Amino acid sequence: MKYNLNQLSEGTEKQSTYNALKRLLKFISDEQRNLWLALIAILVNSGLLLLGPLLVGHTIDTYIRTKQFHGVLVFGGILLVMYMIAMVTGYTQTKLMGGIGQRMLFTLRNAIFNKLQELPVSFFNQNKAGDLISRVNSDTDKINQFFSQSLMQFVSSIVTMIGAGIFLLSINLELGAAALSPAVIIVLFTVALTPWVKAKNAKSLKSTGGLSAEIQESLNNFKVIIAFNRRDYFRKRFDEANKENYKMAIGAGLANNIFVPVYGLLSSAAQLIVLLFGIYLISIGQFSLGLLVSYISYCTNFYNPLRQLAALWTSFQVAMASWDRISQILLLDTNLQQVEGDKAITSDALLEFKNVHFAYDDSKEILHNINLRFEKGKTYALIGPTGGGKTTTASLISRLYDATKGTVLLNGKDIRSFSAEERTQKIGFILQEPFLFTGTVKDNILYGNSQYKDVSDDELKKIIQDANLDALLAIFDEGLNTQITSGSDSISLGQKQLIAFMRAVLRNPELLILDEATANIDTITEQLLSSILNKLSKETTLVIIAHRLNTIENADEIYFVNEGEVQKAGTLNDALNMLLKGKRVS
Ligand SMILES: Nc1ncnc2c1ncn2[C@@H]1O[C@H](COP(=O)(O)OP(=O)(O)OP(=O)(O)O)[C@@H](O)[C@H]1O
Repeated sequence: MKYNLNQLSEGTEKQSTYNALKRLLKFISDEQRNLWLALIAILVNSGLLLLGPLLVGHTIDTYIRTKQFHGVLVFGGILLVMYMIAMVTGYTQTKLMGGIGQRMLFTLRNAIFNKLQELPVSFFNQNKAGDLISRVNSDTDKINQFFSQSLMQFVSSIVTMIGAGIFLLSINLELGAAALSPAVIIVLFTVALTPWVKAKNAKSLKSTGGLSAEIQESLNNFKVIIAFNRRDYFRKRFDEANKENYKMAIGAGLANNIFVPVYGLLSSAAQLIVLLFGIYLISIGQFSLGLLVSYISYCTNFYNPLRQLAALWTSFQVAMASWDRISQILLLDTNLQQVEGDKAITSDALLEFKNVHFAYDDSKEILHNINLRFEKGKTYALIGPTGGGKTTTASLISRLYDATKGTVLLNGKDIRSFSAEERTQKIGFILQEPFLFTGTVKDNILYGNSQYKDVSDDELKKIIQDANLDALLAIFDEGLNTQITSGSDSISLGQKQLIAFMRAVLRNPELLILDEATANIDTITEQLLSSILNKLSKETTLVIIAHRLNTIENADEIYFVNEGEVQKAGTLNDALNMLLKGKRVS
């Protein structure tokens, strides 16, 4: 299945802004009360600000021209009160919309993170962590910036513009139509350029994701970079990614700024039209001076928000381009869903592969028509040359991936019909490169283990003793409380494998896979692990992947995995011969 987000974005049709916005607004569907309050605040605010020029015009024509200063004072007082109320409503709308934006950001980040948790391993194989981090952090923030800072201004600008437009047309239709004509050009210009601006922003965000992926890759591999003195190579790669990002950001910046001067020019043209046409109307006695002053104010009230909208429209385009990138993740199917298994296919083995084929991507099939049976309580070994397909086989046993053809059966039922919880309870997997989280040894060995999640340290020590794991725990200076830092070198690779081993054994799985799980462990500790494994429940099935044949001496059955095919190897000696020949024996 294709999960590469950058390729997916090129292949799929872009969703319309309306549909995208509708889906985005679902994240604030429970904010209706606050949205209504904010809207009321915006309406009151804009209404009050729009009444101002009318009152000023009225004061000029009625009181100033007739020198009735009492009226000037009264209307001055009314205007002051109106502007103070407008200030309060302005603050209220900012506060409400800021809160809505922050809560939306919170929900959105949760939704993406939860989605990431549901996606299959293939998704993470096909996408770079840096790009994903950029989507979760920076793209969500772009949406938040629009919602918390710009949306309120956006709505209030539109409301003010509509109000000012109504005043302009109702005071004098002809003059109003003339004043609004540049706005029609602005709308046409905006509609025509919007797709281009959005595309420029999408490219810029994509290159930011690429830059983030580059940084993440070099940080993750800094030891190799230093050991091979490849700093120049990575500097060059970073330089290229940075240059690309710079180029894209300049492109997006130019596109984003194109609206502002055009809007500015056309709003000045509108002012000029009003002034010339207004003076002409006054000269033929169809208009008053006070009304012209009001008119110019309304014209400003119409075109100033329009100028602001130019900047806000840009912010909106950036937010929508970011939303597209986030939507791509949210719209992905989690292909490891629980399905109804085919009841006709059953098995009496603990785990069985029936005609299983597997490919990581469309280019090459890795496993071809595999048939395997693992019985309860037996030990199996998978051996074979590097790249032969052992880890891939183990990954299918633990359903890190689904077979592309054929069926994997667990307890006689399609493995896909088990819930993730049931499956992980039954199957333990010690990976070649165990991953530990920041925390203590205790946190790490209890990771994902619901059975022991509330046990005290003393109870846990007893459980560890019963599982014969106490000798392993003694290797850590501070026992259960030894601190571990994720991804760091605070403990050795062998020690990491020991923690992963304890983590898996404590779950007491029905089937335990050890993928080169003792490769970095000294011989004495290895013997200790082997004696712990021997003491595991007689019901536990072991699948051991190993390059060192001494680790599989006690296996009941040995499988030779090579070039995506699996074959019984017979005795340890036969297995050795197969390995030496590096190919299958028939
Ligand atoms: N994530 C992946 N995406 C694409 N191809 C992969 C992936 N992982 C492994 N492969 C390919 O699948 C084949 C089998 O790899 P696998 O890791 O299963 O071999 P292995 O027998 O476990 O090797 P080793 O002994 O080195 O661990 C190899 O050709 C490898 O290139």
